[in-house]
Amino acid sequence: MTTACSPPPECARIVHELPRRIRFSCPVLHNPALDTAYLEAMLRNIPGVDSVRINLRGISVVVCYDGDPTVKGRITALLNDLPEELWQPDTDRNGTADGLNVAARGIMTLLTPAIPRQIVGPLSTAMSLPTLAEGLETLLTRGVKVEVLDGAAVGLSLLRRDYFTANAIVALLNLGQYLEQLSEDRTTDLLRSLLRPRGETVWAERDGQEVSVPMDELVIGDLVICGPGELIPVDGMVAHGEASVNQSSITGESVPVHVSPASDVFSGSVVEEGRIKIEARQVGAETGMARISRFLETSVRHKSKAQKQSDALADSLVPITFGLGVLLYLITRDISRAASVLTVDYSCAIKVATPVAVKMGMFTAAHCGVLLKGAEAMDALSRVDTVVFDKTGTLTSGQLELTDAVPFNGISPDELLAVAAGAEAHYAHPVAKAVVRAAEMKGVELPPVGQVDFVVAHGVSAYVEEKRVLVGSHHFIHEDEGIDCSAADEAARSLREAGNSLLYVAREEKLVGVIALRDELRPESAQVLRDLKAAGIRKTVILTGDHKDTAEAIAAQLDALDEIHWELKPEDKARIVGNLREDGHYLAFVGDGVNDAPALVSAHVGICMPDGADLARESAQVVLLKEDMNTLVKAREIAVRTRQVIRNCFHSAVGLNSLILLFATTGRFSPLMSAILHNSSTIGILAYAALGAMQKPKAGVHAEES
Ligand SMILES: Nc1ncnc2c1ncn2[C@@H]1O[C@H](COP(=O)(O)OP(=O)(O)OP(=O)(O)O)[C@@H](O)[C@H]1O
Ligand SMILES: [Zn+2]
Repeated sequence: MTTACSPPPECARIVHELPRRIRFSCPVLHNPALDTAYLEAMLRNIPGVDSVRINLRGISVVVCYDGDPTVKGRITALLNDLPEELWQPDTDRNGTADGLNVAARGIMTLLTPAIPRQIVGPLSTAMSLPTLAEGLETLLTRGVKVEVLDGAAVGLSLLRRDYFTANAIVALLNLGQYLEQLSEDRTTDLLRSLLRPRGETVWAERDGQEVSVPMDELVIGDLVICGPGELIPVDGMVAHGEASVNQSSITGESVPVHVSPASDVFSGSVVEEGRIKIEARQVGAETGMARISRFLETSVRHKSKAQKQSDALADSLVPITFGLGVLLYLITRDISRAASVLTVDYSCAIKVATPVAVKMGMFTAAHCGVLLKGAEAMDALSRVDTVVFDKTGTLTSGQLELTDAVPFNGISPDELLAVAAGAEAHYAHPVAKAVVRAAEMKGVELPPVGQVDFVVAHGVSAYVEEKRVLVGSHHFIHEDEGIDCSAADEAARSLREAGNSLLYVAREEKLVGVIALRDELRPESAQVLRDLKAAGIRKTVILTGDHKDTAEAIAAQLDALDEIHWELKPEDKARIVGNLREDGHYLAFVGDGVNDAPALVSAHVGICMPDGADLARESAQVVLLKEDMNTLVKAREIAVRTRQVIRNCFHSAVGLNSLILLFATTGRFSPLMSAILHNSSTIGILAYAALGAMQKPKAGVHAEES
């Protein structure tokens, strides 16, 4: 499958180059079997690459990167030796419903009355064959399903030499399929490109040392280390340790499972408690690709519960319609009346309209800056009545600024900063990044550091210049480590009341300083909470690992906030989410995957911030694509409206078809009339599904207030 469409050896040529930007000419882009969205994702995944644009018409690829020649080398190497997985094995899916085919059938139908009698019979029969064959095959393999009705209606029309009706039914069926496929293809492409993985590092043990390794440099057999609150980045087997693991993003089951050596674990699940070393079985692009396709499969293909129910109802109506047709024939011996009845079925509109509405809703949401992963996510988001936020990085910007560094026990402010930043270097927590950034801005040199231990939701301990240094929360330093922090109490209170988060720094078991960091609320946050309330959310909650005073300072600025819980560890956050679920709330959790992954996957709907950890982006059902909380309100609005559209489609399908069925049964509609009314109502419903769900929310989301 791949050798046939493999590219010629030299496929990319540099046509234009600036220090940080290269344009390649890539004739291979002409090949429709090449998955360009995935190629783009792979290019973006090369560390050092800033942006990638693939131009299919100009068959060129423009890559902006950091100017590093080794990066350029990797880009060129990738383009000149495209990996096998970029080639799609099968581009023309079942081919029954391409646009040309649909148009040809439409024209054929319209021309039917004008075609000479001798030709029209065989021609129509030939064109109906696929529908007849499918009907027969379905009847034999799966029983009385829609395809059987379609086949019978077409077959009876042919028997009655009513070729126009036969052709019309086939053409309309094709049009429906075509519209459905169109929406599916568009969404799948879109999701693929939005879900592309970005570079991320994980902790692995190599030669007995814990090192931070870029995801794409992991090799099979590497020991990957995962602690509480962390997402598991690979598929593999537990080699050491025990843990309780939340697999709800994969299995949907939110009760954590206990794993011990030799248990299998899957990427995208989360460690709730305990620490494990995992022997990687699938790594790099394999896992990335596998994860993307798993997502696409589970989220786009999988139907939501509501959808399955309406499908089942539609299916159960088929034998009834079929039986009615047969019965009618037996009683009246009127084959035309039987044919009229058989042309009507409930399931086309019901089954086709829902996925079309869902996909169009997803498409619209993506254009508003939100990725909704599939029908289930959409359905769940529309039902949410409680929204729980992790504080840092969601309602606040997460870009912490250092405001004060108060030294104690005779060290200088710069030394305090140097010690803290040294210990925090290489940690991805927003607190750590802020301290390191502040040190860099002040030009403070970072001292050498040995043996760093991160204590999730507490802080770090490290050896800085051979001395043991602790940086973290008051709880960590004072209560867990037993270091007296009362000297800082007074300063701490006033700093916290001003809304700062505090870090305590201790060296050799003595407090050496307090660092105050300020995280601003996003400008839109207060309004977003009000908008959510206006959009039917009953309860808004904030969970934070931060101190009570800081939490209260934040809460004071949010009038539409109902609850705030502070000083929480990742498993506490998951527990609160679990309790709210048990109390009957239907809830969304908004977080960034840093110390909140268990809660994120425990909620009915996990919503991830754009900068969230890659794995959080993958296990969340909803990903915000912009640093703007208003997108959350829009997504909710789209989800609610899509559900409404689906409900309307369902009701109109049932209502209209029942009416047609009534007229057909009583002999008032000819088969042609029934076919036209049934199929045009189906297409009408489909169009409504697509257009209704495609509407963007009102530009000003604040319009409904006041
Ligand atoms: N790398 C770190 N260095 C120092 N202190 C830390 C570090 N990580 C966590 N802490 C301390 O532990 C507390 C809780 O951390 P956690 O990550 O759970 O919450 P957070 O991210 O600050 O806030 P939120 O829960 O709102 O996102 C922090 O407020 C901080 O005091
Ligand atoms: Zn503790």
